[in-house]
Amino acid sequence: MTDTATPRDTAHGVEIVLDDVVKRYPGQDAAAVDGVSMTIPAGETVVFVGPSGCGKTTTMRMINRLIEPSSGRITIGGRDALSIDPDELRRGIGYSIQQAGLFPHLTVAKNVGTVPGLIGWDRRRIADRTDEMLDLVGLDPATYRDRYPRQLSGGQQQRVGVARALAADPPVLLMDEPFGAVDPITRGLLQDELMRLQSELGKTIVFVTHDFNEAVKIGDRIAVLGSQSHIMQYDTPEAILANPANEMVAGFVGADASLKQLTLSRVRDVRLLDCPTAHEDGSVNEMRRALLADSRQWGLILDARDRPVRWVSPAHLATVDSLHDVGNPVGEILSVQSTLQDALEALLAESSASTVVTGMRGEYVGLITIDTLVENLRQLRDDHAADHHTAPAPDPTAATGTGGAHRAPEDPAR
Ligand SMILES: Nc1ncnc2c1ncn2[C@@H]1O[C@H](COP(=O)(O)OP(=O)(O)OP(=O)(O)O)[C@@H](O)[C@H]1O
Repeated sequence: MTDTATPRDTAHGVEIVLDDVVKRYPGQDAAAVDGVSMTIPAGETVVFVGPSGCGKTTTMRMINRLIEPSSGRITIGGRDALSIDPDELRRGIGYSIQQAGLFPHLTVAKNVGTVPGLIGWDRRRIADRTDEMLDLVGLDPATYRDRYPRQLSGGQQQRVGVARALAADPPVLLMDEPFGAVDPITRGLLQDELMRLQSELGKTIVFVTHDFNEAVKIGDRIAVLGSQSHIMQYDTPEAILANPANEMVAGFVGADASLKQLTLSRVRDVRLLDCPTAHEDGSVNEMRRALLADSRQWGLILDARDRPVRWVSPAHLATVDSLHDVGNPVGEILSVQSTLQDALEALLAESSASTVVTGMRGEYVGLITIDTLVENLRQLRDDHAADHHTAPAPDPTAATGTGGAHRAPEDPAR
């Protein structure tokens, strides 16, 4: 790595191999981990899920030797982890845990700069890297670098935890329930952030969670672990949802497997609807005409930066001569990055048939409707039915993510 390491000039992930790894805690009859063997491909996010006490954390911590294996072999990027000095090993592996595990008496900057400091970077380089990492996880360095952890929200602490884990640009990141202690909305945002980061950084990430939805959302592969870390199934989320290997995995997947498939698709993958739009200083008459010509008769007022601010109908425009301050405020907004599961929750929360979607800068890009979600689920089901019946190659014109027939949304501003 160079002095000018940036997120785009980064150490890529390396393969991790566990070969018949066993952990026996002193005084315990049964092994906590009983001979786990698996290959974690370079640059992928692999999620361990399984019931409490099944050995997820023990398995993960043996990779950076916070827990020493009793027997077996672990290689990281082809190097035998057991032959590397444990301190050196740990400095090369990012580690992020629930409630962030920040040092309470150190500032955010000092927390993020811990490992670079330990490996001897000079002050200037550490300061630059700290700011770069804070920026990367969505925290303004000038605002946050001198704060203490207690002066941050839970979600902000988790972001600092991720920034700290990434600071020395390790090829491997271990994350033990990193978002377990934050509210569901913040958790969803942090998951989105992690996925965005990972698409830029391409690290090898091992992630432990209790939450199967989280595993489906962020995992390239999921290892469903049973007692003593026995691997029940190790496959892509799509394959596990479509075809659980046994009763236990089916129990984890749950009866709502097809709804969980909504977590696999993103709003950007489906066809969005459009509606009439006008800027606040636009013409009332033109907007009225556009609404009357549109089957839904609802449109959006955008601000100067194209961000949606209010819904309007012809009734709103009957007696006004300006588009400023007219209409109903836009409620839930989805981003193109949101999953279809997020979309379903937003649609249900709004009790409306369509929700506004914005792009990376918050600009209006379209509407998503309940029908889009129903169509997506139908398509996934058809695809999996085809997979199971050794059917001929699927019709390329029937690709998922094309939306489908849409009925006009009902009152979207309700
Ligand atoms: N230091 C220890 N000494 C003795 N037994 C331990 C120790 N740490 C964990 N165990 C036991 O090993 C087993 C696996 O624990 P581990 O924490 O790895 O499970 P887990 O799947 O991560 O659990 P959870 O989801 O509840 O965090 C459990 O039965 C636990 O009681």
